[in-house]
Formats: sequence, C-alpha cells, structure tokens
Amino acid sequence: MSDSLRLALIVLACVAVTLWAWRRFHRRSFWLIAAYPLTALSVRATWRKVALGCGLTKKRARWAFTLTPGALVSTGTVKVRRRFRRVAVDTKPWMWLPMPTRHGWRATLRLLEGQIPDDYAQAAERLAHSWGVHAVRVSSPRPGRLVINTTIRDPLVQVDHLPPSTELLKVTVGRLETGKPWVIDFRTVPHWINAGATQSGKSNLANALLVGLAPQPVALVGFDLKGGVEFTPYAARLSALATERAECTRLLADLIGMMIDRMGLCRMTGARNIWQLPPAVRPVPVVVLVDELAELYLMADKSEKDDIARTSTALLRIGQLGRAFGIYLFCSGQRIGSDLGPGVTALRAQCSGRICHRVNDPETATMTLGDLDPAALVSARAIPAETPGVAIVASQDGQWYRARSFYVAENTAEHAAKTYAHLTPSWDDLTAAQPVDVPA
Ligand SMILES: Nc1ncnc2c1ncn2[C@@H]1O[C@H](COP(=O)(O)OP(=O)(O)OP(=O)(O)O)[C@@H](O)[C@H]1O
Repeated sequence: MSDSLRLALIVLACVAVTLWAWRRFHRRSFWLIAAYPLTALSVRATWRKVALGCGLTKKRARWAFTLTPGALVSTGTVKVRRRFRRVAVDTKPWMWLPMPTRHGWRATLRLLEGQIPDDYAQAAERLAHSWGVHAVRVSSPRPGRLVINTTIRDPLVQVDHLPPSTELLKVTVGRLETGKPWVIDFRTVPHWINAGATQSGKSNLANALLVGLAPQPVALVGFDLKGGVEFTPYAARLSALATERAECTRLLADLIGMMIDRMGLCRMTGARNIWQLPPAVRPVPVVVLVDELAELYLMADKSEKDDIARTSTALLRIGQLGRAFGIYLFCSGQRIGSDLGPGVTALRAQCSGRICHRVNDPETATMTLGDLDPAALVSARAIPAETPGVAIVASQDGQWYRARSFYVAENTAEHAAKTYAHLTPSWDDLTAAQPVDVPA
C-alpha cells in the first residue's frame, strides 16, 4: 500500500470518527450544520420523482422542442414531425427550500389546481417511506399553501421530566411529537376524555396532572370505582373521594348543588362565569378526576338502574355547565363506547379534550377520536405497547398530535399529594353556601 493511499485512509477514518462523535454527542448542531443541507438538497432534487410516485403530480400541456424528433418521452415515445409541439408533462407542486426543525424539516408547497390538503394527508405514509423518515404530517396555513412537517426519528421514545406548572389550571403533562410541550389547560378546554387499554399510560397521565395541580389553589375530587386503589394514596390532596357507587351518587349530587350555588352567585353579581367575579368571592375551581368511567355506567342488576341514571345525568350536567362555574372533568377509561348507554355518548360530546392511548379495539379509538381526522385513528391503532404514555391528542389548535406524557411514578404523585396537603380545601367549605354580600 502506497503512503498516499495509507494517508488517505487514515484521513477518511478520522473524518468518519469525528462525524460519528459529533452526531453522537451533539446531534442538534450535527443536524443543522452537516446533515440538514444535504437532506434539503436531496429532497429538492428528488421531489419530482417522489411526487410522481406518490400520485401528487398533474398532467399539464407544455411546449416542447426537440432536435431529434421521436425522442420526446414524457408520455412515452412519440413520433413527431414538428420540432415544437404541445406535450402533456407531469407537473410537480412547487416546493420552497425545506427548512430545518428540531426533529426534522419543514417544506412549504404550492398546491396544484384541483388539489386539497387531504390529498397530501392521504399520501403522508407514502411520502414518509420515500424520504425514509419516521412520520410526515401536513397542515395548510392558508388556501393554496401546504406545509409538510417531517420527523426523522420518533421524538417520543424518550421524553424529559415534568416541569413545574406556573399558571392556574394549566399543566404541561408531556411532549408533542413536534417537540412542543403537551399542555392540558382546563380554562381553554374544560373537559377531557382519557382513553386507552390497560397498561397504556392513563394513570401515569392522571399522576402528571395531579402533580401539576397539587401546588395550585384548586380543589381536586376523585371518583375511583376500582375500589379506591388508584386515588386513595393521593387522598391527602383530594377534597373528596368516592370509591363505591352510593358515594359517587352523593358526591355528584354535592357537585351539582355546588354548581347551582355558583350559578346563583354569578347571577347576583351580573357575572357570566366565576372568572368575572371579584377575586375575594371567586369560588375555588374544582377538577374532577374520574378513573374507569365505564364502571359508573355498568349495571350489575336492575336495582342500580336509577342510580346509574342519576350519575349519568349529573355528569352530563357538569359537562354542559361546569366550565362557567369552574368545575372541570377529566374522565379516564379503557372503553368509552356507545354500548355503555346514551349518557356516555352525550358526555363524550361535551368533552372537547380527547386523549387516546394505545387501544385494543378500533371501536374505542373511533369513539374517542372518531370525529377528528381518520388519520388520527390509524395513528392511535399503531401505538406500540413498548411505549406506554404515547397517545393521540386533540389539541387546542384544532389539530391532532402524537404525544407522550412525562413519566410520573406513583410515589412521586403521592409525595406531591402529601407535600401540598395543606392546600386541600375541605369539602364542607366547598359545598357551603356562597357568600351573598359581594364587595364592590
Ligand atoms: N410516559 C411514560 N413513560 C414511561 N413509562 C410509562 C409512561 N406512562 C406509563 N408508563 C408505565 O407504563 C405502565 C402502565 O402505566 P399506567 O399504570 O399508567 O397504565 P394504565 O393505562 O393506567 O393501566 P391500567 O388501566 O391497568 O391501570 C406503568 O408501569 C408506567 O410506569
């Protein structure tokens, strides 16, 4: 081996090791400086082929000129006598230069005539495979424009730790696939459904919520028909906890009474909701955590029929009116299907916050997310069992995202419940009649 060849091999090996170490220890700068420019150029260079393969091109008539008649091949070889002639060519949508994002890249396209964003949403999986990326999502910021967001590898395989919550009734419970925080904000989206198969991460999410809300001036109420095994360890921070049907009925009746009371207070002061009341008389907001919603609707024998009807009506009333009076629902369950009765379907309609963890049956995904994009259903059913806590989330911007909750162990939630036990309002104080004298 000549000296120059040996030197070249040593240099190549050094470059390869440097690139590997750079990518391994500072992935973000490696992506921005080394990988992204090459990716952007290759995406632009291959866009015609990719668009053609994914069925996103349109035939358009173009003037073509040839010096060798018979060699025009865009629609197959044709014999031509004239050197100029109109031929049908496949036109790709115009793509601006892809821009880097934290987990991939983003490109803006101009839609061709007759195309709609849904055409691209349906081709998203084909695009992801063509580019060799984890996922492709599309959105349309304005008519005629489309933004393609790609994620190179699943950012949800590892998410960091729960940050402290700083705003009232707003908790960052995890991370979206875009890298942005996954926020549950009860003042924007008051009622939530949290569905998923067993071991999919529902309780972990409830733990995250509890840890976020525990230091805030809010009352937490638990309904735990799993005999109290989920919420009893957090009892110190719960103003009330119901673990069997009779308790649930009583507690719901109290909540309805509290809501009616708050209605009267608002009416008296001319306020439309508790947030318009002077802080001195504003009642404490209440977050109701329900575990295994289906248990509230299941009938063991006919004697429970009236209780179930009462429970169902009370939950529905809270769903309909609770937002204005500071009573919010967070309902978890393995199945939230119409087979549980019309009460569940009506309650579901009131819960605009939707979270669907891994599910076993397509029906639960359909019930939880069915009125969103059908692509959300496909994504929900593709969540692997190895990543508990991953869910499809209907977000406040009207879109759906894949997201993963921060891991919050039971003992962390228990510790938070004990630490902030002194902030727990007593149930008697909460349900006591509201003051009538309102300071000016
Ligand atoms: N975001 C997450 N990151 C890492 N591990 C998680 C996450 N969410 C849940 N897990 C783990 O997955 C397992 C199941 O979670 P969890 O108990 O929350 O599921 P579940 O849906 O409530 O199950 P079940 O219905 O049986 O109570 C637990 O061991 C939990 O620690």
